[in-house]
Amino acid sequence: MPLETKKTNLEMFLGQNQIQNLDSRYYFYGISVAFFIIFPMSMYRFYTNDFVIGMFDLAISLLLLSLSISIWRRKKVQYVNYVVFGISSIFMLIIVSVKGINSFMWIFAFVGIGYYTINKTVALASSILLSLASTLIVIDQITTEFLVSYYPALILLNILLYLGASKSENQQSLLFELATIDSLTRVKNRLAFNEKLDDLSASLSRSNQTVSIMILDIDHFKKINDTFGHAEGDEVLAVFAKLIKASIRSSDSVYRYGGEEFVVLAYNSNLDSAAKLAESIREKVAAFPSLAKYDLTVSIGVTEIPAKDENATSWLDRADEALYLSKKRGRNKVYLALHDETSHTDSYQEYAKYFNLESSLENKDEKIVSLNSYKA
Ligand SMILES: Nc1nc2c(ncn2[C@@H]2O[C@H](COP(=O)(O)OP(=O)(O)OP(=O)(O)O)[C@@H](O)[C@H]2O)c(=O)[nH]1
Repeated sequence: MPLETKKTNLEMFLGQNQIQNLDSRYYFYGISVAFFIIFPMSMYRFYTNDFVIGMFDLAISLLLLSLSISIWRRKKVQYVNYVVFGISSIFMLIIVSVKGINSFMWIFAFVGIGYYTINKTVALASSILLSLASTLIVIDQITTEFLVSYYPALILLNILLYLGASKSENQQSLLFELATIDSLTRVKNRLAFNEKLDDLSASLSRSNQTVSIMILDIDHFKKINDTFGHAEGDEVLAVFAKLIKASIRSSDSVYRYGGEEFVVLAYNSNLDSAAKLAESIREKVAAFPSLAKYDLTVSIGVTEIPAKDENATSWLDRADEALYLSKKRGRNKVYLALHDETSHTDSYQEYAKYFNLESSLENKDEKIVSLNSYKA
């Protein structure tokens, strides 16, 4: 069956990359609003001959403008939040040193911005440092009355914001887990796989890493449902997923792509080692004691990525073609889709020799080879 990489609306909304896009939209709006507040303020300062603060306001507003343009163009917020927070804090200290103790109330706003934009622990540390530095700057103006009202309020604000940030972090990771883990098999789901493919498309073009991808499809699964019932079919899927997870390295990943179809991404693995892994999984499934009752077997299509000028959809198409052949030629087989840049493989004939497959190559020009068609 052809693999579908198009995302659903839910996937579009909840994926990690999409969350980043969503974040970037919030930052774009937030920073743009800050620009439209601070820029008129700088004009007002010039109008009232407050040139020092006016220049700072102008510099900050221009910086905010360039940041919002950069976010709008790149759709990424990496480090922008830290840059904005760092600059705001310096700005805050300058205001305190020029305007004195009357500008202290701004610290509460900056503390709030910190918890909203950066890591909560860094925000807490920054809040303490900002308060101490501001206190030292205006130490000669500070009264005991000011201290006993200011510090308790600041401590209370930090506690509340820290607890709020922890709660929101937990909710976010729970939401992300719910969106990316398959509830039946507890392996990652198709959304997580699509996200990973997006990341791989971006990173593999810049690195020499070789990743292999295998698609595993349980054979005649409909029969298991029909014979033993859907609930037992569910259990078989869960055991199958566990078995695959136990068979791969901890750095590799398994995803439930749909119904009885799974995908494994084997990192730093060329086609040769992925082929061995796929074959060992195929053998284990066929011989696994708790699956013996179901006569369970699996067909697997394997390919190595990347190949030049290829997008992620063609990686899947290639592995899917190999899976299709393994189904067509009798199931319970591993088929490998080679491509012209397959590593450690000078020729398909040599590849076949490596796996003792001379007899399996029916057509020497064929780019999909069977790893175990001798068992047909
Ligand atoms: N129990 C259970 N069955 C599922 C689940 N998802 C999909 N299926 C079943 O998996 C079966 C897949 O059937 P087919 O696509 O015809 O494939 P198959 O019977 O495995 O045959 P081949 O793939 O051609 O070997 C269908 O009967 C689906 O109802 C699930 O979550 N639980």
